[in-house]
Amino acid sequence: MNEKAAVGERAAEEYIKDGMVVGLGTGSTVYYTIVKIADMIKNGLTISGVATSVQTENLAKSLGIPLLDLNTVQKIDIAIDGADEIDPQFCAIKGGGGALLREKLIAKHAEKFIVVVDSHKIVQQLGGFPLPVEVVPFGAKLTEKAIQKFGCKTVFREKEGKAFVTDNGNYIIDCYFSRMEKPKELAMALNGIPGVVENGLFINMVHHVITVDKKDKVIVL
Ligand SMILES: O=C(CO)[C@H](O)[C@H](O)COP(=O)(O)O
Repeated sequence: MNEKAAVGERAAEEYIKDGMVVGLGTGSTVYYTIVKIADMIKNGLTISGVATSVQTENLAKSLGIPLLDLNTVQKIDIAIDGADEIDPQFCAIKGGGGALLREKLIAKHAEKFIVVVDSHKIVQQLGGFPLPVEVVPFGAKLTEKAIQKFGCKTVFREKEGKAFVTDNGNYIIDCYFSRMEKPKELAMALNGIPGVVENGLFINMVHHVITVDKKDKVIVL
């Protein structure tokens, strides 16, 4: 079973209605949601999107999904996105694709936020996946030192041998924790460090999770 396709498509079928403004996430799972939304538009529904990354913007444009400028939308009815890990309290780590800032901004302002994940992303405790933290380039090594005080090992993300630069012109520091005990407190503390723009912890934001159970059945939690 292609779990990513199954959960991604289900999200569109379950939640997307005519007239909606939809926050379009980033990644290989929500890709299937976006393709499904394009099908719905071809079949006569009026749907517009706001994109969480340049990658998604390009995908949506190529599929004929009308996109809105985030500064002009009155309301985002729903946002649908993938995640790298999600726990039973629906706390998630996102940013594996480096789009965490725009993803969090759009999720925060959406009336509903739905996460689509294959079964491997469901964990009892967050921290198996390194936590991405977006930082401004100015003083980034000092910002890294401040982040390390939270007990993690840090690596500046690279792409093709060069520093990875986000859509916002920033760097990503991936933070490896052996245990992440208090994600909510950690998220707030990280954002208190000057130079940190945003971190990949999504706390108290997710309304529903679509995943696959042990019997290969797509479920909505
Ligand atoms: O946060 C993200 C991008 O910044 C993605 O949603 C996350 O990395 C999951 O991606 P995929 O569905 O490809 O596994």
